[in-house]
Amino acid sequence: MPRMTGDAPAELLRLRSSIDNIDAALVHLLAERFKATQQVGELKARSGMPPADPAREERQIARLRALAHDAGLDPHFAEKFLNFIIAEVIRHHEAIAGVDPRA
Ligand SMILES: O=C(O)C(=O)C[C@]1(C(=O)O)C=C[C@@H](O)C=C1
Repeated sequence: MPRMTGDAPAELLRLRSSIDNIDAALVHLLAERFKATQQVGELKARSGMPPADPAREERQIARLRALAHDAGLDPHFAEKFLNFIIAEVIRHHEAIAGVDPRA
């Protein structure tokens, strides 16, 4: 195991504190996003619209990949992350619309 030298523990604590703040922000941002998508799911169910909109997803992925590239984040990771979130949103939309996932 590598030895902790000098002020490494303090540096590690400082970095972890920053990571904890970022993780908290991510949770709050995701909660707000899911509040918005909940309303989209209700609107879609009321209007008889399908839960998924692949054309909209394509535009979101292209946009996020470009943003990720410019921000120095791996675009492939950004795409996987968005797809992961959207899959959960679609599951919620289907539940609101009363779609049987086994059907
Ligand atoms: O914008 C919509 O139509 C949504 O239902 C939201 C959302 C998303 O989470 O961004 C989810 C499912 C759709 O396939 C596309 C986008």
